[in-house]
Amino acid sequence: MTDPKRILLVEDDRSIATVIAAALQDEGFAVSHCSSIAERDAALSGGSFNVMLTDVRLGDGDGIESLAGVQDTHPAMPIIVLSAQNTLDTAVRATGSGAFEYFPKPFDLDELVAAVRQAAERAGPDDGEGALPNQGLPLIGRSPPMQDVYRMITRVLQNDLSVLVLGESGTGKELVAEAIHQLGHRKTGPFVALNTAAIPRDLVESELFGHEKGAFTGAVTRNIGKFELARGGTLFLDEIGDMPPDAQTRLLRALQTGRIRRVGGQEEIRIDCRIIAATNRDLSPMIADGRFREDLYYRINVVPIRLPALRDRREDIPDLARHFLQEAEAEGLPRRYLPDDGAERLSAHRWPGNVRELRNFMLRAALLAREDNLGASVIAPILQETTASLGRQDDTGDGFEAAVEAFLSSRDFAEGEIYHAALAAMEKPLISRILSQTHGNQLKAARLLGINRNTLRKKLTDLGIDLDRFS
Ligand SMILES: Nc1ncnc2c1ncn2[C@@H]1O[C@H](COP(=O)(O)OP(=O)(O)OP(=O)(O)O)[C@@H](O)[C@H]1O
Repeated sequence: MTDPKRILLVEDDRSIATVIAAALQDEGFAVSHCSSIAERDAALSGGSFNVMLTDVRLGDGDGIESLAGVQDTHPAMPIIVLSAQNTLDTAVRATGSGAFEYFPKPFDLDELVAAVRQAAERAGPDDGEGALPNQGLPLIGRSPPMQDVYRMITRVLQNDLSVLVLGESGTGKELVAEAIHQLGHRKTGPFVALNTAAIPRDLVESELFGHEKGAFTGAVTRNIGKFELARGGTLFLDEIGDMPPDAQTRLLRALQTGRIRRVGGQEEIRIDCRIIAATNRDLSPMIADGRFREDLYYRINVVPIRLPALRDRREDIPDLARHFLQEAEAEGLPRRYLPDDGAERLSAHRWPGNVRELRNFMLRAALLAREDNLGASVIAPILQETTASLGRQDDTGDGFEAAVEAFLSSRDFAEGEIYHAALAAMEKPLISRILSQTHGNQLKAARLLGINRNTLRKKLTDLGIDLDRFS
């Protein structure tokens, strides 16, 4: 097992501190507590921490105002701000000062713990200790599409070509970016991630490029941006498709000139990092209608790496599932085993949330199962319950099986009726769906469907489909 992640908790309310510390220790974190800015600074200079949690109002000063100094000396340590001043202003100040997350009090303890966990995962190497030894990044999967991914990864390790990682949510884009960093020639530098979708749109530029004190309302201190934090290492721009237009323009200029300026600043700063971007969106239609800059697309998409959806590499599911059971055990959950029939049951599932969904499911199954062997009969009900709670059908194939079951149990059928009734039940939503895609254009719809235009027209009448709905 790896050493526990270290958390510095700066909170002067004893009872709150006790509750938070207990919850974090339960999760396997090592927590150090202090209750003033002076104690905090002493702790930071004497030890290293993966994440800092801080209150705003402390006896000897303002927890936010003094954050800039902390960030200068501990750039890789995410900071989470807790505040009883539940105002927009505090939120703006907290995020404007570079905090990773902001929690107004009273906060949900589970959410806070989840944020700390996320921050600890994202944190760079421990402060003050230089780079951690490479822990080995397990990218699990031996399927042909993953072999292609590995091949692409090896091609970019010794250069700084811009990489664009594409794939549905949860397919492992961030993990691939981390792997490129940890295995590549910039591995001794930091790995810095920015998720464009996770921060307010008007803060994207200052997060990326930093800002000078007073650059905008709420910029109470100077903020060092991700480009500067990533110096010598890798900058991972997640959900690049969500980047607002102004930030796109500024990013393009930075990549073209190799230089940045902090928001509100004059000084030109040379960029020294590899860029890896990722998106789960299809950027082509966004380029076509002007939401994403084509010139930026070509800049970042020098080497595209496409991650397959999990359902397109089902042969990897057993290995992944067993890997996550080991991970669960390392996190203190009971030891569980996955026999072949359990693995088959998992492999039949569609996993729309991809590897992330499988991982969450395995942790959940490890926790909930009443026996150590997770055979099909153990997996099936947990799978059903989980998908039901997500409001989905447990669709094992392409969705039709579940629809067929639902249809058959919808009413009693007369003998000889089922086949035609089922096809008719499916025709209406299918044709409607395609018409909606073509905005009511029948010629296009008929072509897409592969049926004659007159046949389509007859079906519209027979099925009672109103064309006006689609135009
Ligand atoms: N090949 C893999 N082997 C082991 N774990 C994986 C693999 N792919 C993904 N994971 C795990 O699945 C989870 C989701 O992966 P990750 O965050 O990299 O996905 P993502 O594509 O970046 O998702 P999003 O688009 O939602 O940001 C993580 O816990 C990651 O460690």
